[in-house]
Amino acid sequence: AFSADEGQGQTGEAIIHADDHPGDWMTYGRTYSEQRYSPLDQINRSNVGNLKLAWYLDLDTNRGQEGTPLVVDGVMYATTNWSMMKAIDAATGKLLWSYDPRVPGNIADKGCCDTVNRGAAYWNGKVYFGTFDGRLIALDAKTGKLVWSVNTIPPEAELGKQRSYTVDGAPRIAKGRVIIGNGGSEFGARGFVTAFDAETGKVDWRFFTVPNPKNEPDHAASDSVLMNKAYQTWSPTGAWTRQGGGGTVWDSIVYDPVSDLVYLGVGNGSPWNYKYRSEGKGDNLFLGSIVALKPETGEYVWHFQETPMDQWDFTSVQQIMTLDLPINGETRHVVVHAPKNGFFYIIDAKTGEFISGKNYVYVNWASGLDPKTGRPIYNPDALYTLTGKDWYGIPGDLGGHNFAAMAFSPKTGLVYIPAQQVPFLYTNQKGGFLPHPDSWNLGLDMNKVGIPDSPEAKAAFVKDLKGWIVAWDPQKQAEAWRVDHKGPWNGGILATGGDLLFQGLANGEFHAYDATNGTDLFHFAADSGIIAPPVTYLAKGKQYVAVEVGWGGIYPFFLGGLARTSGWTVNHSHVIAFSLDGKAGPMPKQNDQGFLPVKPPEKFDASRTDNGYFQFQTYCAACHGDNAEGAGVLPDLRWSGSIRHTDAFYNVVGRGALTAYGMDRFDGNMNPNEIEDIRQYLIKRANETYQREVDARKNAAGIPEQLP
Ligand SMILES: O=C(O)c1cc(C(=O)O)c2c(n1)C(=O)C(=O)c1cc(C(=O)O)[nH]c1-2
Ligand SMILES: [Ca+2]
Repeated sequence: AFSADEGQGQTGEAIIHADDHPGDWMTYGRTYSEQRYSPLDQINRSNVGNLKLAWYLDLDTNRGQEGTPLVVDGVMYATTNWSMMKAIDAATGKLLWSYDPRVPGNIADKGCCDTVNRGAAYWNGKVYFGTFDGRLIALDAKTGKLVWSVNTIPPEAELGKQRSYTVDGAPRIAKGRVIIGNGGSEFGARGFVTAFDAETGKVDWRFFTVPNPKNEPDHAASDSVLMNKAYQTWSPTGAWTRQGGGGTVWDSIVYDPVSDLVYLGVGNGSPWNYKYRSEGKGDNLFLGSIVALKPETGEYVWHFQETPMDQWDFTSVQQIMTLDLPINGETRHVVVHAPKNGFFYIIDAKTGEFISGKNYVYVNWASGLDPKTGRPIYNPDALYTLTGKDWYGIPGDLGGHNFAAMAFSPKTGLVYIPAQQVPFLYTNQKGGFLPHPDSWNLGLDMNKVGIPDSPEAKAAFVKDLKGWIVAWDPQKQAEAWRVDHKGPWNGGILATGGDLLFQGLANGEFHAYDATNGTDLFHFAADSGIIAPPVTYLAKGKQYVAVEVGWGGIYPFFLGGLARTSGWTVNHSHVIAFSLDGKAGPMPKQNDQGFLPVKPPEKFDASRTDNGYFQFQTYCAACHGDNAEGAGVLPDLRWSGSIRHTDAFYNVVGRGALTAYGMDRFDGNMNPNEIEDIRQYLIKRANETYQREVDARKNAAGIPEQLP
């Protein structure tokens, strides 16, 4: 018999009764409902203006930090980039122990979006977290000693030929089962989640989110629903049968003890191009869906597909929240969801019945949802893989809301969504689908995924970049008010019993707002862009608010120079914590200028730069930035010493001289000539942009706030 069959277990009961010990933050969204609301109110609207830095802890990685720290009995468990875990005295910031699973550096380019980690799970004296190279690790919470470690990617499974799997989401635990998914749909992956026994690490069940390409059993919990229901929604010979189809569950997995179901947020199609993926046929279940399973067996219960025929990277992995909501005079237990596609959904938590949906951001791909079924009413032009024409989509691939967590306050009845607008130009790959190993394989024209380096094109795009908080009234399905930010890609939100919202911003400021009207009540300069969600807890009876600081994730990586419009910051990663009587501030001054322009070699071979651009956009841009313009996290290659000599450049790009730092070798993907083409392109870009980058820094701070 399975060891966890005794109901919820002691930790499960403690999470269910989280409000009996509000000083803890025991699971990712604090409660199983993932409302990210804490009843703590020592810090409130009248005193938050006096909030002060209580402590800070510098991290040993300077890349994007997306983690939600847990706090159990005064100990904070924070996961960081490169899948490292820190146990911290939550009152003082003193490091108690740390654990580095030594993720190999060459794994960084197997994932789309920075080697981030979103957090840990706690159960019965152990802490659990995933690693970017696909492991799930259990540590003793007291000592940090390894209890067990498993590879979550089954070598024998039918997973598509790219098999690009990375784990960066936080595990969740339901009834003694640790459930974890993975990412990889931009490369070629077949999504699945696995439930492991929390005590032993033994596999209990596995659920695949898209069919087996031959419609054969995987000997998994998903077999019957995939073979009987999902397979029929795919073309039998589309590119999905070779690439995996996608549907990775890279962020939200939620256990709801009220309905006793586990909800999976399922991701986008692989390849993105629906015409190539499924020959333009079928809805492609369970892409872009919420799928509900039984926690004990992984057995399918219901699904609701938010984006049939996905071709926009419209993942439905975004945070799943449950609420008790008055609807037409009766209180219903519902799932609320603000996925990338821009609609706010209310779904019955027990049955999956669609109740209502309304766009929470501007959308141009659909005119609305069918009021009965919730199916999008498509703008025919948005179906670019069927029309064969380019499509300027809003939301774009980064969504109206991405991984940054939303929050709900039962006191105001509002859901606070970190919303954004980042358009994307979708252009079909010419001549059919052509995948490359270890590269993004979208079925799109990689020469067109960026923004042309012309003042007009940039100005038009930047005008459309927006970031804000939407205070959403779920009963009215309408916006109540908003707080505008400088640009997209801000942190997650925490709501508290002190009628406060806390949020860190892309420009490096940490803010407190009035939860009733959005008035800005407090801000603190935290040194680097913040993309993580804050938490609050008690230590020795005193309330703290803490957040991980560290600019990164896909937005600055890929948008590169254009991401500066959210506010220029360089990555200096820390965990920071505030209290009303904190004495640790201000923080020591750091270099906030980043990689400075260096006069490039004057000559380059113009006959090679077009191919250099194509190779760069295919293999390099997702980390080093569109048009080779950096955003303050990874090296800005225009100013890199290694572009000055063919051999030096080949040493890094071809032979992996910097593998330990996360720069994989690419001699398996490109021949030396193609790598040299990239170098020629970089020298061209350095020459084109050197003077304007120097000019952009002619200000008191010496930082490039203006566009490159
Ligand atoms: O399809 C996938 O498998 C997948 C994985 C991930 C990931 O693992 O982080 C992201 C995405 N997609 C994605 O579409 C996306 O916008 C995204 C942003 C981020 C991030 O951490 O900044 N990850 C991911
Ligand atoms: Ca994706």
